[in-house]
Amino acid sequence: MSAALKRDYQICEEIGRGRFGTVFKCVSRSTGDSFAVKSIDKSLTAGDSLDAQCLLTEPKALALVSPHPHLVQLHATYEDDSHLHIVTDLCPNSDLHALILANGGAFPEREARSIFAQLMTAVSHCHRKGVIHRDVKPDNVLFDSWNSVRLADLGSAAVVAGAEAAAAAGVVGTPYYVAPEVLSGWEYGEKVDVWSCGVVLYIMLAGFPPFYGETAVEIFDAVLRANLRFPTRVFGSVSPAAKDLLRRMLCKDVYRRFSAEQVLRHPWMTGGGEEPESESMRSF
Ligand SMILES: Nc1ncnc2c1ncn2[C@@H]1O[C@H](COP(=O)(O)OP(=O)(O)OP(=O)(O)O)[C@@H](O)[C@H]1O
Repeated sequence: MSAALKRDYQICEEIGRGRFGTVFKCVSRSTGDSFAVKSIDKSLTAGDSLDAQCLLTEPKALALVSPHPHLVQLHATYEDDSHLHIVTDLCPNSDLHALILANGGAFPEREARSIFAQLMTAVSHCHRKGVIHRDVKPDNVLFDSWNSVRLADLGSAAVVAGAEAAAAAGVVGTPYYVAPEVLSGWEYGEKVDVWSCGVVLYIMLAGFPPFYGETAVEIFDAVLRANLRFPTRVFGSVSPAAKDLLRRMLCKDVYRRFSAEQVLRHPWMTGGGEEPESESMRSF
């Protein structure tokens, strides 16, 4: 662990682990405030692989998009011989994936909208700053307080504007959420995040993913077919406005697919879409 990091922060318990990073709670020695520190093993960044490039992009992408109320904010970075340490906001109240599991099914539209609107403002902000997140999924939507979320994990991001810009290409992301054009092998743009957000919204409203398979290959086949269905059993009680928005986000034709800004202006987002009355299902 970096001596400078330990000088500035007291490192506490492990709170999460990903493919490349271990995340610890830490406390600032000067202010007493709590943060999260993600320690990335630099040996995994050796070589030219796409994963290696992404790991080094995370602090740059975070710096470009910070601050924003619905994005995990970068506070400091430290480096030692073996690790890169990224200090960010602490989001101690679990994530959207855990909430979906705890609910065991669909969210009422009003609750889905409240979370989804925060996610979309974060994604729209990233796009304005020239950053494509490329791994939007419920696991990366963290709760920092009751019903307030922050999008985390820019470890797969691409910076597509400014001095450090590079074209976005390569298969990056998580099978259920990945956009069809990511699988095509060509360069792609920021609307890959809109597709992933559409999958997140579908799962919140239905309780299951729109493009399903038993294996990654089967999921990719379903994503490439992009055959969007709204089974009546579940979607019979979902408003036409919500289904219209999903069609515009989960649209295989990138030119017709909405931008993040257009999603934020859709009637379902601005509260004009009809919806059935329902009780809040937040259960933890
Ligand atoms: N700011 C934070 N506050 C609280 N918990 C966090 C924070 N950042 C990450 N975590 C926890 O740590 C876990 C791993 O973090 P993260 O996803 O950033 O690591 P990763 O190595 O990039 O993972 P991945 O395998 O998704 O690429 C998360 O699933 C989450 O539970």
